[in-house]
Amino acid sequence: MKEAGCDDESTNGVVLMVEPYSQTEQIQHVIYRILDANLDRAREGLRIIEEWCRFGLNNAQLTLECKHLRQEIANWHTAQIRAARDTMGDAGTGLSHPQEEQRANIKSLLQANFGRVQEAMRVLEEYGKLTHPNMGKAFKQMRYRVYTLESSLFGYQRHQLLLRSRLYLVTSQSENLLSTVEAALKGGLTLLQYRDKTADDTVRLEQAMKLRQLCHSYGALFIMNDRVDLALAVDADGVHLGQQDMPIAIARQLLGPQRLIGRSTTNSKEMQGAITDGADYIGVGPVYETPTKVGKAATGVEYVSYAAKNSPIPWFAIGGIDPNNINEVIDAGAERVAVVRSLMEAEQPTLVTQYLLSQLYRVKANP
Ligand SMILES: Cc1ncc(COP(=O)(O)OP(=O)(O)O)c(N)n1
Ligand SMILES: Cc1ncsc1CCOP(=O)(O)O
Ligand SMILES: [Mg+2]
Repeated sequence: MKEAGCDDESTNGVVLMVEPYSQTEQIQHVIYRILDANLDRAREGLRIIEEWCRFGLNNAQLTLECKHLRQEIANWHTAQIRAARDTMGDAGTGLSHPQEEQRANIKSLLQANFGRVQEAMRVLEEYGKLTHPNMGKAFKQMRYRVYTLESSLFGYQRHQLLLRSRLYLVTSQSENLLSTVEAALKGGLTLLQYRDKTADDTVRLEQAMKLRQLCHSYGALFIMNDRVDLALAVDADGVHLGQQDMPIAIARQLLGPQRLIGRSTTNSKEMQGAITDGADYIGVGPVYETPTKVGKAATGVEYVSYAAKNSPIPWFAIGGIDPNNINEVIDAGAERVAVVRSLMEAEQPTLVTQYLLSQLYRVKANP
């Protein structure tokens, strides 16, 4: 605030009462303080996200987008706005929410910072409109770029984790569903599909929600069998669709580009269809006959060899695979396998997971 006082130089010693700031000037000052705080907040949040894109994901494109956004924000941070800063007089300094004190994992850290950036940009959009004719529009556009960045980053992370996953556990009904899955996660599992063909939707929703939380707490992917609606409802990482399930094109429209879609295949034609339709991965099998999928003819290891030579996308051999025959499947060219009974019915799922992974890690994954 300007203080009432005298100005000897300009008034030749005549004492003048100087008017305090007008109400308009006071409001302008407050707006500048709001802009200053939120310009800082948006840049800081983006910097935190940028570090993960650069050092965690090694992704030049995402890193560059963060940098461009930061630079654009900096251009709006004029000397006039900075001059309004009054840290000592800011009643909000030092206030923090208990949730800010702890982050469970990288995902929650990133989510919190995306939220922070988006919130700050919304504030800049609204208060900016009062200051500069283009500021509101500029921050609205930037906010949408941040939404796109968020979805690309999480989508990229999902695909990377899919590529790293060698073992895929598909669940069956079990009284010990959660403890069995957790035991497998402890053994190094990074990909889970919740498959229950008969339970009510209320049960499926409840179980899926719990499994998704469990998987994410171990940094693993969670996929829903058959049902796109349930996948969306529980914020799953994707869905697995068979030849009789929803077409991939429709599922893609509903799920967007960043969630994973898997497709079952039993022959070269189905494989080609899945690739053309944009599946992220395919199931290859049943390699052997299995009571888990009664009446479905086995493809034999020949189809595994075919997939090894012809699939440009990640694929999982499935059907009757266990610790005794996994090396036969690996010898036919499999680098990734999916199992139901081998883990769901194991006495020690952690040990079996570790054993299956140890065999799969003997071969190089491609792609
Ligand atoms: C990884 C994987 N591969 C194949 C299947 C089988 O899917 P589908 O043919 O739709 O049969 P159901 O599992 O729905 O009975 C799968 N689930 N996962
Ligand atoms: C769901 C599915 N799709 C092809 S085979 C199969 C079941 C595999 O189960 P298991 O590993 O117990 O043989
Ligand atoms: Mg199905």
